[in-house]
Amino acid sequence: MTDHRIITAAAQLDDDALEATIRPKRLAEYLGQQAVREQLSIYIEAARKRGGALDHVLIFGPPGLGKTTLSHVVANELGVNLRSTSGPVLERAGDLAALLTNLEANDVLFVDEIHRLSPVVEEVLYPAMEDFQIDIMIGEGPAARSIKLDLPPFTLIGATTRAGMLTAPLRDRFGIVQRLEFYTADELGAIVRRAARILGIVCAPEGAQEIARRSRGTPRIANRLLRRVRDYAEVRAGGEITLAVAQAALDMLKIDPEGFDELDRRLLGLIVENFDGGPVGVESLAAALSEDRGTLEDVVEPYLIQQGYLIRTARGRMISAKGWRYLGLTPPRQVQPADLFNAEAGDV
Ligand SMILES: Nc1ncnc2c1ncn2[C@@H]1O[C@H](COP(=O)(O)OP(=O)(O)OP(=O)(O)O)[C@@H](O)[C@H]1O
Ligand SMILES: [Mg+2]
Repeated sequence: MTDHRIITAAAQLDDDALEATIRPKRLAEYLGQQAVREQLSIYIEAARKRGGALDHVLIFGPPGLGKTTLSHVVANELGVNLRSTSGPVLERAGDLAALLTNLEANDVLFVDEIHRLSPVVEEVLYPAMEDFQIDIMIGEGPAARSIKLDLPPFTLIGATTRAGMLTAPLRDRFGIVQRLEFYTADELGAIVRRAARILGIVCAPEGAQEIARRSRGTPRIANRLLRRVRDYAEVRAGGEITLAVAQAALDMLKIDPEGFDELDRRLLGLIVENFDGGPVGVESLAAALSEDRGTLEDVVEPYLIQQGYLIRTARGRMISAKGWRYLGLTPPRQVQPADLFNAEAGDV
C-alpha cells in the first residue's frame, strides 16, 4: 500500500526525526481530547496513590490522532517504564511471554495494532491481563507439561484504528476504554503554535490557524503541513508564516479550505458521477479509485464522514447534500411531504 498524499494521516518516514522533539511527553502538553485527558488524569492519580498498576487501557481512533503519544504520556505520568510492541510483530506465544516476564511491577506494555494479534498470542494474553499469570509449556511430546508463572502487576495499553475488529473477550478485559476524536481547528491551532515554537519556526497565529483548519482534525497532518509551509515561507516569502503565506503554500499543495486533497475530491466526484450519489460498496469505490480498501476505510473516509460529506449506510457509501454542494452541484431533490401528497393526488 503506497500512500504519497501529504495529508495522509498515516505516518511517513520523514515524520520520525522530528517526532521525538515535538511529541508531547506529559499530559499537560497533550492538547485537546479534553474528556480523555480528564478521565485518565484521575485514573493515573488513583493508581499512583494506591501504588498499584493502572487498569488496562484500550485507545482507539483514526491514524495520527495521538494514540501512541498518549500511551507514552500515560507511562510517563505513572512514572513507569513502557515496553512497546505490536500485534503483527508478536508471532508466537513465546514472543509475548518473553516480554511479559521481563516487565517490572506497574510497567506499561504498549501493544500497537492490537486488533492484529494472532489467536494463540491472544490466548496467552487473557490470563496475563486478568490474573497476572501465564501458562508456559515445558518440553515436547508426551513429556510436555504446562507450568504457571506469576507476572508482576502491569498495565496493558492497546492501540487500534479498528476497535470493531477486536474479539469480544479481549475487549472485555480492558477496564478503561478511550476513543480519540478528531481535533477542532482551535485545538490544532494550539498544537501548531507549540510545534512552531519548539522547531523555531516564525508563525503568526493566523498562519497557524490556517494550517490547523486544513489538517483534517489530525495532529500528525498539522505538524507535517507546518513543515511544508515553513519550506514555502523560507523560499518564497521572508520566512514568516503569515495567513497569506499559509494560504498560498496550502493552495500550492492542492489542499483546499476544507482540508481535502485530490483523493478526497476524486472519491466524492466518483460517487456522484459513476454511482448517482450512492449508495456504493467500499470495494467498488476502492477498485474505481485504484486504492487499497483499508486506506479508504481507515484514512480517507473517517474525516469525510465526521464532517458530514459522506454517509455510511448498510448498503454502502452515499454522498450527502453537503457533499453535492461541495462539488458545486445541486443535491437531488429530496422526497418532500408535498411530493408525496402530489403523487397520491396524481394516482387518484
Ligand atoms: N494531543 C496532542 N497534542 C499535541 N500533539 C499531538 C497530540 N496528539 C498527537 N500529537 C502529535 O501527532 C503525532 C502523531 O501522533 P501519534 O503517533 O501518537 O498518532 P497515532 O494515533 O498513534 O497514529 P497511528 O494510528 O498511525 O499509530 C505525534 O508525533 C505528536 O507530535
Ligand atoms: Mg501510533
